[in-house]
This record gives sequence, C-alpha cells and structure tokens, in this order.
Amino acid sequence: MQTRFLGIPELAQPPSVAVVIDVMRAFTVAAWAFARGAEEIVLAGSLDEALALKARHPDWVALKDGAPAPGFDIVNSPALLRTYDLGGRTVVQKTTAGTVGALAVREAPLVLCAGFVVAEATARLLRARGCDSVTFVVTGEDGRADEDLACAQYIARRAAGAETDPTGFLRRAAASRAATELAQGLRRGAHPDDVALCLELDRFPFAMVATEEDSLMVLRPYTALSPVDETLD
Ligand SMILES: O=C(O)[C@H](CS(=O)(=O)O)OP(=O)(O)O
Ligand SMILES: [Mg+2]
Repeated sequence: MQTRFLGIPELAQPPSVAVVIDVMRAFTVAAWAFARGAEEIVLAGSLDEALALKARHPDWVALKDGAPAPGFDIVNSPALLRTYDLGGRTVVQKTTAGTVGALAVREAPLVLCAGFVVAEATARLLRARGCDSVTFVVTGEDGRADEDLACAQYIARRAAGAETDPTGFLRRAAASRAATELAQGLRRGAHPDDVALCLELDRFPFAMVATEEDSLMVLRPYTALSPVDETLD
C-alpha cells in the first residue's frame, strides 16, 4: 500500500482514498456523537453555513469548536458530549481543522474520517477495500500536528496488516501541543477528560465514511453490516 501524509495546504488533486485524521478533537467528537445515537453528521464549511443549516432544520444539533456561541447547541468536546442524547438526530459540525480537512477532499471517491477511537475499524475497512494508495490528511497545524500524524502512521501500518504496538503512537499524541493545551485549559469548549477520551484506542467498532449528498458532506458510521456497504461496492 502506498501512503502519503499531507497537511491541508498540500492537497492538490483529489486522492482516490482519503483518510482525514483529527484526533483532538473533531473526529473523536464525531465518533462519540454516533455512539450517543446521532444518525448523521453534516460537515459545514463555515460557522454561517452551520447556522443557516440549523435555521432551515431547527431539529438539527449545531456543534462548533472553541467557546460556546449563540445558535450553537454544543461544543467540540467528547467529554461534554458523553451524556448528551443524540438519538436519531442530525448534527451539523464546524471545527477549525477536522471538518475543513474532510471538505478539502470531498471529491475523493472514498473519504474516511478517523482518530484513535476508530483506528482499527478504519484500518479494517482499508484492508477490506484492498486500497493500494491512501492519502492521510493530517489536519492539525498544516500537517505538523503530531497527534494526527501519529494516528495516521498507526492506521497506515494496521491497514498494511503489520502487527503494531500502539504505545509509542499514543505517547506521541499525549505529548502533542494540542494535548498539552487542552490539559492546561488553554482551549475553549473543553472538559478535563477530553485528552484521555481522544487517546482511547479502538473505543468504537465502526469506521466513519463521508459522502457528498445534495451538495452537503455527510458523515456516517460504517460497520461491515452497514447499509452504506452497498454504496461502497
Ligand atoms: O476543537 C478542537 O480541538 C480544535 C480547535 S480548538 O481546540 O477549539 O482550538 O478543532 P479541531 O478541528 O477539532 O482540531
Ligand atoms: Mg485537531
């Protein structure tokens, strides 16, 4: 399997397979949203777009990173989401890095969004699809965020079928700038448990697949038995 690890500014042509990584915190939050019952997550291109979608669909749940803001229901914190009932709801999510990275590869035929919490399910899907070329989008810090790069490198090894000790990869993520700033309380819309939740390897059994639907980028959980199977074949 050929792998590339690119920051968002380095993306040129749409890759055939893109795995967009945001460990802290967008795609850890997305996975928790599905675990709390969300049906789908619409990835918004801007705060204004998120608010416009929410205005058109008042039953949707609007989520942004950073501080809470008028019009938004929740923030980008896995720990704060843990107790939120999202049963059957559509979430519209806008963050600084993760959602931007997914939208940057929206033309790719296969787009997965991932963090450590869905690492093995993501690798399993890449193996099942027999992907020979995969582009990992390292969303944080223009490709230099070590929590995202470590997660991408770990998933790449597992996707290639290599037995891999996750310890060193998780240690790098725990020492990253994002983890440090979250732990020091320097980031808004955060909870003290966020870092630990972002480092829970394989917490969830599903991968997350983003597809374009009616000009929106929509993220859904994927397991081997998901209905989305048919659209991926
Ligand atoms: O929410 C996050 O962790 C970050 C931005 S910040 O922490 O609010 O500055 O956004 P993400 O797109 O999830 O990396
Ligand atoms: Mg991030």
